[in-house]
Amino acid sequence: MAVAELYPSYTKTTIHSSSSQLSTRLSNRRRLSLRSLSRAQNGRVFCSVVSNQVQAPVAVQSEEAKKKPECYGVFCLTYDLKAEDETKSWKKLINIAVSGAAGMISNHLLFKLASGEVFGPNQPIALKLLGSERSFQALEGVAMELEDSLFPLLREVSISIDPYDVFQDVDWALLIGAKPRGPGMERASLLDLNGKIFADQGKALNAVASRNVKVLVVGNPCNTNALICLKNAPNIPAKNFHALTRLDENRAKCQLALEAGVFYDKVSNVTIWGNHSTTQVPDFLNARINGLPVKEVINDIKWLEKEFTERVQKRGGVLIQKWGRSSAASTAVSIVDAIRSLVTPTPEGDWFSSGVYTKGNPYGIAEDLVFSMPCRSKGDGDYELVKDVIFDDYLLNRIRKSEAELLAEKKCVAHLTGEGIAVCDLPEDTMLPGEM
Ligand SMILES: NC(=O)C1=CN([C@@H]2O[C@H](COP(=O)(O)OP(=O)(O)OC[C@H]3O[C@@H](n4cnc5c(N)ncnc54)[C@H](OP(=O)(O)O)[C@@H]3O)[C@@H](O)[C@H]2O)C=CC1
Ligand SMILES: O=C([O-])CC(=O)C(=O)O
Repeated sequence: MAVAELYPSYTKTTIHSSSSQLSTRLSNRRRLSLRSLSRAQNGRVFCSVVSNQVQAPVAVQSEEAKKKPECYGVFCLTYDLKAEDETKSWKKLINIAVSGAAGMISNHLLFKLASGEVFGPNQPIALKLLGSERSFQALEGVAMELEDSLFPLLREVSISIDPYDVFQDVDWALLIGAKPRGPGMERASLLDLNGKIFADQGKALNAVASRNVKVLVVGNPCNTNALICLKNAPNIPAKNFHALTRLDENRAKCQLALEAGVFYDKVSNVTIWGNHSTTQVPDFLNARINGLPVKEVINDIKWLEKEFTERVQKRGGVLIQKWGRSSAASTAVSIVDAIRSLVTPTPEGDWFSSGVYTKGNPYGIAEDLVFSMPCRSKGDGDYELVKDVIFDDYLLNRIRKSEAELLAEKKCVAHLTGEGIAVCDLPEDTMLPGEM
């Protein structure tokens, strides 16, 4: 329920509080009254006395109201900026949807988004948080923490359990909400449970999101979930969908740096090929350390093919064993990296990995999959695939294995992609407790 519904005489004319829109549109009297509200929480306005002595009822939130995204607390208020001049260089507000917003990864990510670390210090943002019945209260808690953080660039926060409301006009959709695996599980065993979430969310994005929305799927198994999502959103370019493999790239860089005895900023051109699973291929053939091919710096080929490769492939599973739950902080950091790679130009000669749609790829990888490949961006949100990469038999064989796994996963979800009856026969490796 909106503030205006509780106070019909106080029309809330704007909650878009970015730059010039901040000019106060409420009369002084109205503003004073709104400021006196002790708290407006997702439509539940806890209010006893306002300045003009109106006794407000405490609204009871209906189930229907819960579904509607509502501005949250302080983000419902209109207020003057102290130094409005400083905001003249601000860009147009962008809308960012985050699903699983009450989960572990989001708990790290949301504060990075709000701080300006992701989209830059001139980019005001609106956060649209998607949860479910079971997480609704937790979402309110998250929104309260965002309020208390006083981020200047965070102009709006709304929470809802309805993707059609949350995705309305969004420029970015960060799809994190999905069950994580526990110890001893493979990510592919989440296909059944999580796949449907991404079919539903694809439909919602298709219906209401910005036509140029960029979608980053994090929930596992993220490649096939991204495929499901894009298949259910035919009006959004398939190129706009990404599956997060940046965490794997970061893990690979760290291991190469460790072995070479250099700091990890000296490692570049690392591609993760394929699936975000134990079949993923961390590419040491094209990677560089201090600008030199990795093999010239680390000449232990056995280590590269076996220890390095497996360490990266199984890093997520080992972490679950140690911590009891899947990586959250480093995943949030890698989401930041993944987005920043699309909104800032890629450094000359380098590239980054992302799980993207394979149609028209120059590497001969089967079309119609979401496969991690090397990308470059001009910083406009779009990307192109890198052409000047080399292959040897080892790399090609490994890529084929990951491709086979993704083709099998795709068959398992045919009922969710509109491609008929699902037949699920995953390659043996995928079903083994490969990360134990
Ligand atoms: N691609 C990558 O590199 C990585 C991907 N991941 C994946 O990201 C996803 C989220 O991880 P994380 O934030 O740690 O998980 P959490 O369990 O902390 O949060 C996940 C959120 O997903 C929602 N959800 C939807 N369906 C279910 C379900 N059936 N069971 C439980 N939760 C569900 C819940 O929110 P609500 O109730 O609001 O729907 C929950 O808050 C997982 O799938 C995980 O495997 C994790 C690390 C790396
Ligand atoms: O391993 C998991 O299930 C979580 C994840 O995707 C990762 O840490 O890479």
